[in-house]
Amino acid sequence: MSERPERIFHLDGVEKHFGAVHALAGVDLVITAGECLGLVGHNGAGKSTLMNVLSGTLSPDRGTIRVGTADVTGRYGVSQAHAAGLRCVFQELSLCPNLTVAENARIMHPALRGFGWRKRAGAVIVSKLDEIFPGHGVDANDIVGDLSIARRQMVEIARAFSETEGRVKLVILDEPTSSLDAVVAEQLLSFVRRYVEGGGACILISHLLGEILSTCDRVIVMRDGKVVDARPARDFTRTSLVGAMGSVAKEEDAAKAGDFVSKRTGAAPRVTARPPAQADTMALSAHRGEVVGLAGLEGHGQTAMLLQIYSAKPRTRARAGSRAGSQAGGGASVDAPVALVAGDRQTDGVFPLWSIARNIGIRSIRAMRRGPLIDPRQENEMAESWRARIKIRTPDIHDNILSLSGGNQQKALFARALGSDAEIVLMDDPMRGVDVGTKQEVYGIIRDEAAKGRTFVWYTTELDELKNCDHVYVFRNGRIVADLPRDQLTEEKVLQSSFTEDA
Ligand SMILES: Nc1ncnc2c1ncn2[C@@H]1O[C@H](COP(=O)(O)OP(=O)(O)OP(=O)(O)O)[C@@H](O)[C@H]1O
Repeated sequence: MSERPERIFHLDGVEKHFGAVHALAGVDLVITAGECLGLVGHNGAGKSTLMNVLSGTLSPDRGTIRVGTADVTGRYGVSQAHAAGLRCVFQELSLCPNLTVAENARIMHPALRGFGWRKRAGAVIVSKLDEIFPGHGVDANDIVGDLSIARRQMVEIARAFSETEGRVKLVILDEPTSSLDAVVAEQLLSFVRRYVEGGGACILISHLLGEILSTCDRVIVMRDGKVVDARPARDFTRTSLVGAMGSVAKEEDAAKAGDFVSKRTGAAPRVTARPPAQADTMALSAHRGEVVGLAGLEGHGQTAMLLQIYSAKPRTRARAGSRAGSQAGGGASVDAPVALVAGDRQTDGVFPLWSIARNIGIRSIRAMRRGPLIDPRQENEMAESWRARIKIRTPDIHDNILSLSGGNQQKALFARALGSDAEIVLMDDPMRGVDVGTKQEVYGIIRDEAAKGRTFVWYTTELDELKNCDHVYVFRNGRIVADLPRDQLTEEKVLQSSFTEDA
Protein backbone atom coordinates (compact mmCIF):
# COMPACT_ATOMS: atom_id res chain seq x y z
CA MET A 1 0.00 0.00 0.00
CA SER A 2 1.41 3.42 -0.93
CA GLU A 3 1.79 6.00 1.84
CA ARG A 4 -0.05 9.31 1.59
CA PRO A 5 2.44 12.00 0.51
CA GLU A 6 3.51 14.33 3.30
CA ARG A 7 1.72 17.71 3.08
CA ILE A 8 4.45 20.25 3.90
CA PHE A 9 2.80 23.64 3.32
CA HIS A 10 -0.82 24.63 2.92
CA LEU A 11 -2.20 28.09 2.09
CA ASP A 12 -5.94 28.60 2.24
CA GLY A 13 -7.94 31.61 0.96
CA VAL A 14 -4.92 33.89 0.79
CA GLU A 15 -5.55 37.52 -0.20
CA LYS A 16 -3.14 40.40 -0.73
CA HIS A 17 -3.71 43.99 -1.86
CA PHE A 18 -1.16 46.58 -2.95
CA GLY A 19 -3.15 49.82 -2.91
CA ALA A 20 -5.73 49.42 -5.66
CA VAL A 21 -4.17 46.19 -7.00
CA HIS A 22 -5.76 42.96 -5.75
CA ALA A 23 -2.65 40.85 -6.29
CA LEU A 24 -4.04 37.70 -4.63
CA ALA A 25 -7.79 37.21 -4.56
CA GLY A 26 -8.31 34.09 -2.43
CA VAL A 27 -5.70 31.50 -3.38
CA ASP A 28 -5.44 27.92 -2.06
CA LEU A 29 -2.17 26.04 -2.42
CA VAL A 30 -1.07 22.64 -1.11
CA ILE A 31 2.52 21.43 -1.44
CA THR A 32 3.42 17.83 -0.83
CA ALA A 33 6.80 16.11 -0.55
CA GLY A 34 8.12 14.37 -3.64
CA GLU A 35 6.53 16.61 -6.27
CA CYS A 36 7.51 19.39 -8.60
CA LEU A 37 4.68 21.88 -8.82
CA GLY A 38 4.57 24.18 -11.86
CA LEU A 39 3.21 27.70 -11.44
CA VAL A 40 2.33 29.62 -14.59
CA GLY A 41 0.44 32.79 -15.44
CA HIS A 42 0.71 36.05 -17.34
CA ASN A 43 3.02 38.85 -16.13
CA GLY A 44 1.42 40.32 -13.04
CA ALA A 45 -0.85 37.30 -12.41
CA GLY A 46 0.34 37.13 -8.79
CA LYS A 47 2.87 34.26 -8.88
CA SER A 48 5.72 36.09 -7.10
CA THR A 49 3.32 37.61 -4.57
CA LEU A 50 2.02 34.13 -3.74
CA MET A 51 5.58 32.87 -3.34
CA ASN A 52 6.41 35.86 -1.13
CA VAL A 53 3.52 34.89 1.16
CA LEU A 54 4.61 31.25 1.18
CA SER A 55 8.19 32.20 2.02
CA GLY A 56 7.15 34.60 4.79
CA THR A 57 8.38 37.77 3.04
CA LEU A 58 4.84 39.18 2.83
CA SER A 59 1.99 38.79 5.30
CA PRO A 60 -1.34 38.07 3.66
CA ASP A 61 -4.28 40.39 4.33
CA ARG A 62 -6.47 37.30 4.77
CA GLY A 63 -6.22 33.51 4.74
CA THR A 64 -4.49 30.79 6.71
CA ILE A 65 -0.98 29.35 6.51
CA ARG A 66 -0.18 25.84 7.70
CA VAL A 67 3.25 24.25 8.01
CA GLY A 68 2.71 20.50 8.11
CA THR A 69 -0.47 20.30 10.18
CA ALA A 70 0.25 23.34 12.39
CA ASP A 71 -1.69 26.56 11.78
CA VAL A 72 0.95 29.31 11.90
CA THR A 73 -1.19 32.21 10.62
CA GLY A 74 -0.12 35.50 12.19
CA ARG A 75 3.18 34.12 13.48
CA TYR A 76 4.82 33.16 10.20
CA GLY A 77 7.78 35.01 8.71
CA VAL A 78 11.04 34.42 6.85
CA SER A 79 12.79 32.68 9.73
CA GLN A 80 9.83 30.33 10.40
CA ALA A 81 9.76 29.46 6.67
CA HIS A 82 13.52 28.83 6.73
CA ALA A 83 13.23 26.64 9.82
CA ALA A 84 10.46 24.66 8.08
CA GLY A 85 12.92 23.84 5.27
CA LEU A 86 11.81 26.36 2.64
CA ARG A 87 14.39 27.99 0.34
CA CYS A 88 13.86 30.46 -2.51
CA VAL A 89 15.57 31.45 -5.72
CA PHE A 90 13.80 34.61 -6.89
CA GLN A 91 14.08 36.48 -10.20
CA GLU A 92 15.97 39.33 -8.60
CA LEU A 93 19.05 37.59 -7.29
CA SER A 94 19.99 38.07 -3.67
CA LEU A 95 23.75 37.47 -3.68
CA CYS A 96 26.05 40.23 -2.40
CA PRO A 97 28.13 41.28 -5.41
CA ASN A 98 31.16 42.45 -3.44
CA LEU A 99 31.58 39.16 -1.55
CA THR A 100 33.03 35.88 -2.79
CA VAL A 101 30.98 32.81 -3.66
CA ALA A 102 32.04 31.15 -0.37
CA GLU A 103 31.19 34.25 1.68
CA ASN A 104 27.75 34.37 0.06
CA ALA A 105 27.22 30.72 0.98
CA ARG A 106 28.03 31.56 4.60
CA ILE A 107 25.27 34.22 4.75
CA MET A 108 22.59 31.56 4.20
CA HIS A 109 24.34 28.95 6.32
CA PRO A 110 25.13 30.42 9.74
CA ALA A 111 26.21 26.95 10.90
CA LEU A 112 29.41 27.47 8.87
CA ARG A 113 31.17 29.45 11.61
CA GLY A 114 34.34 29.18 13.61
CA PHE A 115 37.88 28.49 12.48
CA GLY A 116 38.17 27.65 8.76
CA TRP A 117 34.54 28.62 7.92
CA ARG A 118 35.53 30.13 4.58
CA LYS A 119 37.04 26.87 3.36
CA ARG A 120 34.07 24.84 4.58
CA ALA A 121 31.55 27.27 3.02
CA GLY A 122 33.50 27.03 -0.26
CA ALA A 123 33.42 23.24 -0.15
CA VAL A 124 29.65 23.16 0.52
CA ILE A 125 28.77 25.43 -2.36
CA VAL A 126 31.24 23.98 -4.87
CA SER A 127 30.14 20.42 -4.23
CA LYS A 128 26.49 21.42 -4.81
CA LEU A 129 27.51 23.27 -7.98
CA ASP A 130 29.34 20.11 -9.11
CA GLU A 131 26.25 18.03 -8.45
CA ILE A 132 23.79 20.32 -10.28
CA PHE A 133 25.96 21.96 -12.95
CA PRO A 134 28.95 19.73 -13.81
CA GLY A 135 31.66 21.80 -15.56
CA HIS A 136 30.25 25.06 -14.05
CA GLY A 137 33.59 26.92 -14.00
CA VAL A 138 32.88 28.77 -10.73
CA ASP A 139 35.51 29.03 -8.01
CA ALA A 140 34.64 29.50 -4.33
CA ASN A 141 36.94 32.56 -4.24
CA ASP A 142 35.36 34.32 -7.24
CA ILE A 143 33.85 37.71 -6.42
CA VAL A 144 30.17 37.39 -7.27
CA GLY A 145 30.02 40.78 -9.02
CA ASP A 146 32.65 39.53 -11.52
CA LEU A 147 30.52 36.52 -12.54
CA SER A 148 28.17 36.53 -15.51
CA ILE A 149 24.47 36.66 -14.67
CA ALA A 150 24.16 32.96 -15.56
CA ARG A 151 26.92 31.95 -13.15
CA ARG A 152 25.40 34.12 -10.42
CA GLN A 153 22.12 32.32 -11.02
CA MET A 154 23.90 28.95 -10.73
CA VAL A 155 25.47 29.97 -7.41
CA GLU A 156 22.12 31.18 -6.11
CA ILE A 157 20.48 27.88 -7.06
CA ALA A 158 23.27 25.74 -5.58
CA ARG A 159 23.13 27.78 -2.37
CA ALA A 160 19.38 27.15 -2.04
CA PHE A 161 19.78 23.38 -2.39
CA SER A 162 22.79 23.13 -0.02
CA GLU A 163 22.14 21.65 3.40
CA THR A 164 24.18 22.42 6.51
CA GLU A 165 21.90 22.35 9.52
CA GLY A 166 18.23 21.46 9.04
CA ARG A 167 16.72 19.66 6.06
CA VAL A 168 15.70 21.49 2.92
CA LYS A 169 12.14 20.40 2.10
CA LEU A 170 10.90 22.83 -0.53
CA VAL A 171 12.82 24.98 -3.02
CA ILE A 172 10.98 27.71 -4.91
CA LEU A 173 12.56 28.39 -8.29
CA ASP A 174 11.20 31.60 -9.88
CA GLU A 175 12.28 31.72 -13.55
CA PRO A 176 15.49 29.82 -12.74
CA THR A 177 16.51 29.12 -16.34
CA SER A 178 15.81 32.58 -17.77
CA SER A 179 19.48 33.50 -17.98
CA LEU A 180 20.88 29.99 -18.48
CA ASP A 181 21.68 28.60 -21.92
CA ALA A 182 19.93 25.44 -23.13
CA VAL A 183 22.61 23.07 -21.87
CA VAL A 184 22.86 24.47 -18.33
CA ALA A 185 19.06 24.79 -18.14
CA GLU A 186 18.78 21.08 -18.93
CA GLN A 187 21.30 20.27 -16.17
CA LEU A 188 19.11 22.11 -13.69
CA LEU A 189 15.84 20.54 -14.80
CA SER A 190 17.22 17.03 -14.63
CA PHE A 191 18.59 17.77 -11.15
CA VAL A 192 15.11 18.98 -10.10
CA ARG A 193 13.64 15.65 -11.25
CA ARG A 194 16.26 13.73 -9.25
CA TYR A 195 15.64 15.94 -6.24
CA VAL A 196 11.86 15.42 -6.16
CA GLU A 197 12.19 11.71 -6.90
CA GLY A 198 14.39 11.57 -3.79
CA GLY A 199 11.54 13.05 -1.69
CA GLY A 200 12.19 16.81 -1.97
CA ALA A 201 9.66 19.30 -3.30
CA CYS A 202 10.04 22.16 -5.78
CA ILE A 203 7.86 24.91 -7.12
CA LEU A 204 8.93 25.87 -10.62
CA ILE A 205 7.73 29.21 -12.01
CA SER A 206 8.45 29.64 -15.69
CA HIS A 207 7.18 31.23 -18.86
CA LEU A 208 8.89 28.47 -20.85
CA LEU A 209 5.96 26.12 -21.00
CA GLY A 210 8.00 23.29 -22.51
CA GLU A 211 10.09 23.05 -19.34
CA ILE A 212 6.99 23.20 -17.14
CA LEU A 213 5.40 20.31 -19.02
CA SER A 214 8.57 18.21 -19.08
CA THR A 215 9.61 18.77 -15.45
CA CYS A 216 6.49 19.20 -13.29
CA ASP A 217 4.12 16.63 -11.82
CA ARG A 218 1.29 19.11 -11.30
CA VAL A 219 0.61 22.55 -12.77
CA ILE A 220 -1.28 25.50 -11.31
CA VAL A 221 -2.39 28.30 -13.60
CA MET A 222 -2.93 31.81 -12.17
CA ARG A 223 -4.80 34.67 -13.76
CA ASP A 224 -5.43 38.10 -12.21
CA GLY A 225 -4.66 36.95 -8.67
CA LYS A 226 -6.65 33.71 -8.78
CA VAL A 227 -5.93 30.04 -9.46
CA VAL A 228 -7.95 29.29 -12.59
CA ASP A 229 -6.78 25.75 -13.32
CA ALA A 230 -4.84 23.03 -11.46
CA ARG A 231 -4.18 19.58 -12.92
CA PRO A 232 -1.50 16.93 -13.35
CA ALA A 233 1.01 18.17 -15.93
CA ARG A 234 0.26 15.23 -18.24
CA ASP A 235 -3.32 16.54 -18.64
CA PHE A 236 -2.08 19.80 -20.19
CA THR A 237 -0.70 20.53 -23.63
CA ARG A 238 1.17 23.69 -24.48
CA THR A 239 -1.92 25.04 -26.22
CA SER A 240 -4.29 24.25 -23.34
CA LEU A 241 -1.84 25.81 -20.90
CA VAL A 242 -1.58 29.03 -22.92
CA GLY A 243 -5.38 29.05 -23.22
CA ALA A 244 -5.80 28.66 -19.45
CA MET A 245 -3.46 31.64 -18.95
CA GLY A 246 -5.82 33.75 -21.07
CA SER A 247 -3.63 34.07 -24.18
CA VAL A 248 -4.04 32.58 -27.60
CA ALA A 249 -1.29 30.20 -28.70
CA LYS A 250 0.29 31.53 -31.86
CA GLU A 251 2.67 28.77 -32.70
CA GLU A 252 4.89 29.32 -35.73
CA ASP A 253 4.42 33.05 -36.01
CA ALA A 254 7.98 33.68 -37.13
CA ALA A 255 8.48 33.85 -40.86
CA LYS A 256 9.34 30.47 -42.35
CA ALA A 257 12.84 29.73 -43.61
CA GLY A 258 11.46 29.12 -47.12
CA ASP A 259 10.10 32.69 -47.29
CA PHE A 260 13.50 34.16 -46.48
CA VAL A 261 14.63 37.11 -48.57
CA SER A 262 18.04 38.50 -47.68
CA LYS A 263 18.16 42.21 -46.86
CA ARG A 264 21.82 42.29 -47.83
CA THR A 265 21.40 44.04 -51.12
CA GLY A 266 24.89 45.44 -51.56
CA ALA A 267 24.32 48.58 -49.48
CA ALA A 268 26.83 49.18 -46.70
CA PRO A 269 25.94 47.53 -43.39
CA ARG A 270 24.67 49.65 -40.56
CA VAL A 271 26.64 47.83 -37.90
CA THR A 272 29.96 46.08 -38.31
CA ALA A 273 31.83 44.48 -35.45
CA ARG A 274 34.59 42.02 -34.69
CA PRO A 275 35.32 40.52 -31.28
CA PRO A 276 38.82 41.38 -30.01
CA ALA A 277 39.73 37.67 -29.94
CA GLN A 278 38.75 37.06 -33.58
CA ALA A 279 41.79 35.65 -35.36
CA ASP A 280 40.23 35.05 -38.81
CA THR A 281 38.36 37.44 -41.09
CA MET A 282 34.88 36.73 -39.73
CA ALA A 283 32.92 39.81 -38.66
CA LEU A 284 29.39 40.65 -37.71
CA SER A 285 27.36 42.89 -39.92
CA ALA A 286 23.79 44.05 -39.57
CA HIS A 287 21.95 45.86 -42.33
CA ARG A 288 19.00 48.20 -42.51
CA GLY A 289 15.79 46.30 -41.77
CA GLU A 290 17.62 43.21 -40.52
CA VAL A 291 17.13 41.25 -37.31
CA VAL A 292 20.50 39.72 -36.49
CA GLY A 293 20.76 37.05 -33.80
CA LEU A 294 23.71 36.22 -31.54
CA ALA A 295 23.75 32.62 -30.35
CA GLY A 296 26.02 30.11 -28.60
CA LEU A 297 26.49 29.07 -25.01
CA GLU A 298 26.03 31.77 -22.40
CA GLY A 299 29.09 33.86 -21.62
CA HIS A 300 30.95 33.22 -24.87
CA GLY A 301 31.27 36.87 -25.86
CA GLN A 302 27.77 37.82 -26.99
CA THR A 303 27.08 40.45 -24.30
CA ALA A 304 30.61 41.85 -24.73
CA MET A 305 29.91 42.19 -28.47
CA LEU A 306 26.70 44.13 -27.77
CA LEU A 307 28.51 46.45 -25.37
CA GLN A 308 31.27 46.95 -27.93
CA ILE A 309 28.68 48.01 -30.51
CA TYR A 310 26.86 50.14 -27.95
CA SER A 311 29.98 52.12 -27.15
CA ALA A 312 30.96 52.66 -30.82
CA LYS A 313 30.62 56.27 -31.96
CA PRO A 314 28.20 56.73 -34.89
CA ARG A 315 30.18 57.19 -38.11
CA THR A 316 28.94 59.23 -41.06
CA ARG A 317 27.09 57.25 -43.71
CA ALA A 318 29.73 58.17 -46.32
CA ARG A 319 32.28 56.08 -44.43
CA ALA A 320 29.88 53.24 -43.79
CA GLY A 321 31.39 49.79 -43.89
CA SER A 322 34.92 51.10 -43.98
CA ARG A 323 36.08 49.96 -40.56
CA ALA A 324 35.47 46.95 -38.44
CA GLY A 325 34.95 44.45 -41.25
CA SER A 326 38.47 44.92 -42.57
CA GLN A 327 40.27 45.49 -39.30
CA ALA A 328 42.58 43.04 -37.64
CA GLY A 329 41.51 42.39 -34.00
CA GLY A 330 38.34 43.85 -32.52
CA GLY A 331 36.34 46.92 -33.39
CA ALA A 332 32.83 48.10 -33.99
CA SER A 333 31.18 50.78 -36.02
CA VAL A 334 27.60 51.99 -36.39
CA ASP A 335 25.97 54.59 -38.64
CA ALA A 336 22.97 55.61 -36.51
CA PRO A 337 21.87 56.14 -32.89
CA VAL A 338 21.83 52.99 -30.79
CA ALA A 339 19.61 51.84 -27.90
CA LEU A 340 20.25 48.85 -25.65
CA VAL A 341 17.74 46.64 -23.85
CA ALA A 342 19.98 45.53 -20.98
CA GLY A 343 20.11 41.91 -19.95
CA ASP A 344 20.54 42.40 -16.24
CA ARG A 345 17.62 44.68 -15.49
CA GLN A 346 18.43 44.77 -11.80
CA THR A 347 21.85 46.36 -12.24
CA ASP A 348 21.85 47.84 -15.75
CA GLY A 349 18.27 48.52 -16.76
CA VAL A 350 15.87 49.86 -14.20
CA PHE A 351 16.24 53.23 -12.42
CA PRO A 352 14.78 52.09 -9.10
CA LEU A 353 13.87 55.51 -7.69
CA TRP A 354 11.93 56.64 -10.74
CA SER A 355 8.38 56.17 -11.95
CA ILE A 356 7.42 53.78 -14.73
CA ALA A 357 6.83 56.75 -17.07
CA ARG A 358 10.28 58.27 -16.40
CA ASN A 359 11.94 54.88 -16.84
CA ILE A 360 10.29 54.53 -20.26
CA GLY A 361 10.98 58.09 -21.38
CA ILE A 362 14.60 58.49 -20.27
CA ARG A 363 16.11 57.41 -23.62
CA SER A 364 13.93 60.00 -25.43
CA ILE A 365 14.55 62.88 -23.08
CA ARG A 366 16.04 65.13 -25.77
CA ALA A 367 12.92 64.85 -27.92
CA MET A 368 10.69 65.57 -24.93
CA ARG A 369 12.53 68.66 -23.73
CA ARG A 370 10.67 71.97 -23.45
CA GLY A 371 13.28 74.58 -22.60
CA PRO A 372 15.45 73.24 -19.78
CA LEU A 373 12.65 70.93 -18.51
CA ILE A 374 11.04 67.70 -19.66
CA ASP A 375 7.52 68.17 -21.00
CA PRO A 376 5.41 65.99 -18.66
CA ARG A 377 2.59 65.75 -21.22
CA GLN A 378 4.88 64.16 -23.80
CA GLU A 379 6.38 61.84 -21.18
CA ASN A 380 2.84 60.71 -20.21
CA GLU A 381 1.73 60.22 -23.78
CA MET A 382 4.73 58.08 -24.61
CA ALA A 383 4.35 55.93 -21.50
CA GLU A 384 0.57 55.54 -21.93
CA SER A 385 0.89 54.53 -25.56
CA TRP A 386 3.46 51.83 -24.72
CA ARG A 387 1.48 50.70 -21.70
CA ALA A 388 -1.45 50.00 -24.04
CA ARG A 389 0.71 48.54 -26.81
CA ILE A 390 2.52 45.90 -24.77
CA LYS A 391 0.09 45.76 -21.86
CA ILE A 392 2.19 46.99 -18.97
CA ARG A 393 -0.02 46.05 -16.02
CA THR A 394 -0.22 48.94 -13.58
CA PRO A 395 -2.98 51.12 -12.20
CA ASP A 396 -0.83 54.23 -12.74
CA ILE A 397 2.26 54.83 -14.89
CA HIS A 398 3.45 57.36 -12.28
CA ASP A 399 3.89 54.58 -9.72
CA ASN A 400 7.42 53.55 -8.89
CA ILE A 401 8.95 51.09 -11.39
CA LEU A 402 9.53 48.55 -8.62
CA SER A 403 5.77 48.24 -8.08
CA LEU A 404 5.68 46.33 -11.39
CA SER A 405 6.06 42.56 -11.57
CA GLY A 406 9.40 41.36 -12.99
CA GLY A 407 8.02 40.71 -16.48
CA ASN A 408 6.30 44.09 -16.57
CA GLN A 409 9.56 45.83 -15.62
CA GLN A 410 11.15 44.10 -18.60
CA LYS A 411 8.33 45.39 -20.84
CA ALA A 412 9.12 48.95 -19.66
CA LEU A 413 12.73 48.46 -20.81
CA PHE A 414 11.48 47.39 -24.24
CA ALA A 415 9.27 50.44 -24.40
CA ARG A 416 12.29 52.63 -23.55
CA ALA A 417 14.31 51.31 -26.49
CA LEU A 418 11.54 50.88 -29.04
CA GLY A 419 9.96 54.24 -28.23
CA SER A 420 13.28 56.07 -28.72
CA ASP A 421 14.72 57.49 -31.94
CA ALA A 422 17.38 54.74 -32.11
CA GLU A 423 17.57 53.11 -35.52
CA ILE A 424 19.76 50.36 -34.13
CA VAL A 425 18.37 48.40 -31.19
CA LEU A 426 20.64 46.01 -29.29
CA MET A 427 18.94 43.41 -27.08
CA ASP A 428 20.75 41.37 -24.44
CA ASP A 429 18.56 38.29 -23.93
CA PRO A 430 15.63 40.63 -23.36
CA MET A 431 12.69 38.21 -23.02
CA ARG A 432 13.69 37.08 -19.55
CA GLY A 433 10.58 36.73 -17.44
CA VAL A 434 8.24 37.89 -20.20
CA ASP A 435 5.04 35.83 -20.59
CA VAL A 436 4.17 33.91 -23.76
CA GLY A 437 1.41 36.27 -24.89
CA THR A 438 3.62 39.35 -24.57
CA LYS A 439 6.56 37.61 -26.25
CA GLN A 440 4.44 37.08 -29.35
CA GLU A 441 3.42 40.78 -29.27
CA VAL A 442 7.04 41.89 -28.95
CA TYR A 443 8.20 39.54 -31.75
CA GLY A 444 5.50 41.16 -33.92
CA ILE A 445 6.66 44.67 -32.98
CA ILE A 446 10.28 43.76 -33.78
CA ARG A 447 9.27 42.42 -37.19
CA ASP A 448 7.16 45.52 -37.93
CA GLU A 449 9.89 47.89 -36.82
CA ALA A 450 12.47 46.00 -38.89
CA ALA A 451 10.15 46.23 -41.92
CA LYS A 452 10.15 50.02 -41.39
CA GLY A 453 13.97 49.98 -41.55
CA ARG A 454 15.18 49.54 -37.97
CA THR A 455 18.06 47.18 -37.31
CA PHE A 456 18.05 44.74 -34.40
CA VAL A 457 21.00 42.87 -32.91
CA TRP A 458 19.55 40.31 -30.53
CA TYR A 459 21.36 37.95 -28.18
CA THR A 460 19.09 35.18 -26.98
CA THR A 461 19.57 32.08 -24.84
CA GLU A 462 16.32 30.65 -26.24
CA LEU A 463 17.07 28.71 -29.42
CA ASP A 464 13.45 29.07 -30.50
CA GLU A 465 13.78 32.83 -30.72
CA LEU A 466 16.46 32.58 -33.40
CA LYS A 467 13.64 31.78 -35.83
CA ASN A 468 12.79 35.48 -35.70
CA CYS A 469 16.22 36.44 -37.07
CA ASP A 470 17.34 37.01 -40.66
CA HIS A 471 20.90 36.13 -39.85
CA VAL A 472 22.57 34.42 -36.89
CA TYR A 473 26.16 34.57 -35.63
CA VAL A 474 27.21 31.77 -33.28
CA PHE A 475 29.82 32.64 -30.63
CA ARG A 476 32.35 30.36 -28.94
CA ASN A 477 35.23 31.36 -26.67
CA GLY A 478 34.78 35.04 -27.45
CA ARG A 479 34.78 34.57 -31.21
CA ILE A 480 32.29 34.27 -34.05
CA VAL A 481 32.47 30.67 -35.26
CA ALA A 482 29.47 30.42 -37.56
CA ASP A 483 27.60 32.83 -39.79
CA LEU A 484 24.15 31.52 -40.73
CA PRO A 485 21.49 33.22 -42.85
CA ARG A 486 17.99 32.10 -41.91
CA ASP A 487 17.60 29.71 -44.84
CA GLN A 488 20.59 27.75 -43.48
CA LEU A 489 19.65 28.00 -39.81
CA THR A 490 18.92 24.82 -37.84
CA GLU A 491 19.06 24.12 -34.12
CA GLU A 492 21.60 21.34 -34.78
CA LYS A 493 23.93 23.72 -36.63
CA VAL A 494 23.77 26.23 -33.78
CA LEU A 495 24.44 23.59 -31.12
CA GLN A 496 27.16 21.93 -33.16
CA SER A 497 29.06 25.18 -33.68
CA SER A 498 28.54 26.11 -30.00
CA PHE A 499 30.41 22.98 -28.92
CA THR A 500 32.90 21.89 -31.58
CA GLU A 501 36.41 22.84 -30.60
CA ASP A 502 38.69 24.35 -33.20
CA ALA A 503 40.82 21.79 -35.01
N1 LIG B 1 5.51 45.88 -3.87
C1 LIG B 1 4.47 46.09 -4.70
N2 LIG B 1 3.84 47.30 -4.73
C2 LIG B 1 2.80 47.52 -5.57
N3 LIG B 1 2.30 46.58 -6.42
C3 LIG B 1 2.88 45.37 -6.42
C4 LIG B 1 4.01 45.06 -5.57
N4 LIG B 1 4.39 43.77 -5.80
C5 LIG B 1 3.54 43.31 -6.75
N5 LIG B 1 2.65 44.26 -7.12
C6 LIG B 1 1.56 44.11 -8.10
O1 LIG B 1 0.90 42.88 -7.83
C7 LIG B 1 0.55 42.22 -9.04
C8 LIG B 1 1.12 40.81 -9.03
O2 LIG B 1 2.54 40.89 -9.20
P1 LIG B 1 3.49 39.62 -9.16
O3 LIG B 1 4.90 40.13 -9.08
O4 LIG B 1 3.04 38.71 -8.10
O5 LIG B 1 3.20 38.99 -10.60
P2 LIG B 1 3.90 37.73 -11.32
O6 LIG B 1 2.80 36.79 -11.69
O7 LIG B 1 4.99 37.21 -10.47
O8 LIG B 1 4.46 38.40 -12.66
P3 LIG B 1 5.82 38.12 -13.54
O9 LIG B 1 5.53 36.93 -14.40
O10 LIG B 1 5.95 39.36 -14.35
O11 LIG B 1 6.95 37.93 -12.56
C9 LIG B 1 1.07 43.09 -10.17
O12 LIG B 1 0.00 43.90 -10.65
C10 LIG B 1 2.12 43.96 -9.51
O13 LIG B 1 2.26 45.20 -10.17
